Formats: sequence, C-alpha cells, structure tokens
Amino acid sequence: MADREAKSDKFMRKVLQVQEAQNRILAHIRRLERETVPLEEAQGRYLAENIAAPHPFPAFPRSGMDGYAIVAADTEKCPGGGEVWLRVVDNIPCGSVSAGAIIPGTAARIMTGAQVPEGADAVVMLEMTETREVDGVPCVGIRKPIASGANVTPVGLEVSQGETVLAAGRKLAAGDIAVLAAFGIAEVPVLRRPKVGVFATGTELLDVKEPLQPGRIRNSNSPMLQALVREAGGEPVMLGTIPDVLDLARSKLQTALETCDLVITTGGVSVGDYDIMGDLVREEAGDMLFNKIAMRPGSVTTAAVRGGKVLLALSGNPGACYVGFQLFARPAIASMQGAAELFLPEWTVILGVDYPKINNFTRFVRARLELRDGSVYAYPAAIDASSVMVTIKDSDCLIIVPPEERGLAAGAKVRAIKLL
Ligand SMILES: Nc1nc2c(c(=O)[nH]1)N[C@H]1C(S)=C(S)[C@@H](COP(=O)(O)OP(=O)(O)OC[C@H]3O[C@@H](n4cnc5c(N)ncnc54)[C@H](O)[C@@H]3O)O[C@H]1N2
Ligand code: MOO
Ligand SMILES: [Mg+2]
Repeated sequence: MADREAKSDKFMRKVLQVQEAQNRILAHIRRLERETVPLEEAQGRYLAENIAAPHPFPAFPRSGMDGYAIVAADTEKCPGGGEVWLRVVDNIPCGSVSAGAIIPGTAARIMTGAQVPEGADAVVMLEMTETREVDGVPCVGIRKPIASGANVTPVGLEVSQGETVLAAGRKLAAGDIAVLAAFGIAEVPVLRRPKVGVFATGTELLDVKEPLQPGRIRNSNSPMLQALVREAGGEPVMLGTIPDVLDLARSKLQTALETCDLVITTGGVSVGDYDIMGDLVREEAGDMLFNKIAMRPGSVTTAAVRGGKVLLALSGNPGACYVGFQLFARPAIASMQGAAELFLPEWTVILGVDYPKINNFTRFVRARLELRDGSVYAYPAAIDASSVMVTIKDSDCLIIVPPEERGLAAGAKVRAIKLL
C-alpha cells in the first residue's frame, strides 16, 4: 500500500529550474488592452506607447533670473571699470511676451521664467545692476561684462521636438507625471490593470475578523496576496476562502477563470490527503505547466493553463506563498501590463553573517539590507523557514543561495533580489 502510494502521480513530480518555470508561465501571458486614464490617475501605471515631445522644452528662450535682458556685446567695455548704461524699453513679467526687440543700447526688465525678447542674448541679474533716470527715461547701469547666453535657457535645452521623452512599458512615477503634464497629455495611454482573482484553500482557515479557535489559524495569505497584487499594479479580486473540498475548489476556480485575467490560489499543493489544488491541477494533466521547482521555499508551487488563462497555485506556507508570488506572479502581472522590466532587480551584496544551511535546491532567503562603509550587506532573518510568517515584514531582499555542498561564510558576495 505504502509502495503504491509513493508511486502515485502526486509524488512523481518533474523538477524545473526557477527560470524555466518563469518562462513557461510568461509564454501563456498576453498583454491586456490599452486604455486611457486621466493624468492624476496615471501614477504606477505602465505606458502603452512611446511619448514623443509635441514641442521643444522649454518652448521659448527663458530667463533664469529676475534682471534685465540685454545684448551681451554692449557690456564688452565694462572690464576697465567702465560702467555701461542702457535704456530700459520694456518690463516683461512671467507669462508676457515683449512686443518689440532689444537693440544695442537698450534693455528690458524681465522676471524669472519670462520669455527673453528678440535681440537679447543674455540676462543680467538685478543685484548686478543700478538704475537711474536720464531725461525721464529709465536706464540700467552694468559694471561687469556679461557673456552671451548668460541666464538664458535656450529653446529645447531639456527636450527637442519629436524626441521620445517616455518609452512604452515605463512605470509612471512622479517625474514622468511632470513630463506628461508639461507636454499637455491629460489623458495617458496605459495598459489595463489585470484582474487577479485570489482565493485561499484550507479547512483550518478563519477570517481576519473571527476569534481564534483550537487548531485553526486566521487566513493571512489572502490579505498578503491582495497587497502584493496591488504592489505589482494588478487589481485584486478577492474570492474568499474555501475548505479543502475538491468540488468546491473546482467551481471556485471556474468562477475565478471566468471573471479574472489571472488566478492565484494559496494552499493545498503538496502531497497531503487534503492538498486539493494539486489534485485539481492533475485532473487535466495536459494543461499543467509545472508542479515542482528546484527552489526553497515554494518547491511545490504549481501552475496550469485553463481556457487560455494562467492559474498559479501557491503553497499555503506563508514564506513559500510570498516567495512564489515574487518569482512567478509579479512578472506575469507586469507582463500583462506591457512592463519593460518584468523582474525585480538583482543586486550583488555582501553576506553579513555566516549562512550555514545547505540545500540541494536554490534557496531564496529573506534578509534585511544594511548600508555600511559604502557597501551593501544582507542579514538573513533569524527564522526563515517556509512556514514562518512574521519575518516576511522585516525583509527587503531575498538572498539567492545556490545549491551548494558547503554553507556560505560572512563576507561572501551573494546575489539578492531587491524587494520593493
Ligand atoms: N510529506 C510531505 N509533506 C510536505 C511536503 C513534502 O514534500 N512532503 N512539502 C512541505 C512543503 S516544502 C511545503 S511548502 C508545504 C506545502 O503545503 P501546501 O501548499 O499543501 O499548503 P497547506 O498544506 O494548505 O498548508 C501548509 C501550511 O500553511 C498554512 N496555511 C495554509 N493556507 C494559509 C493561509 N491562507 N494563511 C496562512 N497560513 C496558511 C497551513 O495552515 C499549514 O500550516 O507542505 C509541506 N509538507
Ligand atoms: O515548498 Mo516548501 O516551502 O519548499 O518549504
Ligand atoms: Mg499541504
């Protein structure tokens, strides 16, 4: 009996490397449709197309100081201590354009941000000038030579007309929002946020609001996944919790696949008697992408395709659920939104303490980054087992510990996935 059990499908799993598992998922991910959103809602969204500058920026020669717009050549004779006096023919506040041009011997009083009038090629700041009236005409005196171009920002200094200023696939942050605003793009083309269905399986699971009961725990993975989906730019669709009953899981999954772009579940993917998500995926073995990965935690992470949509069945163990999301769900959600960068950044860091644990699978160790003497050190969490929940919050990276025969010593250079 025991022998027969050990040979059943659920034990005979083909192990994939992490990258191969990621590729299998991404091969089934399609980009979502385009939509436009008002600029004030564009933060965190992924740009659907390149944005070419409709005009140069700045669009006019701009004064960088409060002062006088002048013809710089007029001040050439200043070095000998000689003061030059120019007739002030205009006063240009910000937002106004001078009607006339500046000719040699004249100047226009001008404020920071105003358009420099034609003929002028420099602005001298107020502090470097003095004023007087000659025959009722206001004049400005300058004692030092002023270089041509001084305090004038030329047209297109920041961006030329037609230049691609934001590339498709970019995640829009504050600086991008400023660019879009400056170029008058009030409706921003982005890709739709994927609807990500999330449900948890586990007869032991209580809702957050329920009092604790013997042998049971509150469902912490669903709210964690909800937060992670949001962080990745997806729209979580929370589908609740079901007990470990195969029929319930089958119908819940059906609903999820009909209403969502991607489905993430947590729990029930190992080899236990009630690990129904594993059973559910094996029912239609043809559409299973994988159910074993050479990684810890999360070796039993499972994925399948149903009706063209991806189901990612994460482990119930909180640590494995978290790592599984970061490695497999995050890139999928990013890819649906056309993100230029699908994966979290990887850094080379210095291991702060010995890490003696050895493993035949690659381990993703929760750790805390610390900047010391200009170098980045990573300190593994004191307890980082797959079943441990509480140290997830203390981690800002996952150290990638390759399968080794010996542990790693403090001071070793290691790769780490930087968490956001
Ligand atoms: N005989 C074997 N047993 C186990 C193996 C194995 O290879 N052979 N693998 C172990 C590993 S590794 C992991 S990881 C877990 C995977 O478990 P499942 O994905 O099947 O998850 P469950 O059995 O449903 O739960 C495991 C654990 O996590 C708790 N849990 C479940 N859901 C939630 C939730 N929503 N919020 C918080 N905590 C949750 C659950 O109560 C269990 O304690 O299997 C090992 N066993
Ligand atoms: O799948 Mo488990 O988390 O490898 O430890
Ligand atoms: Mg289990």
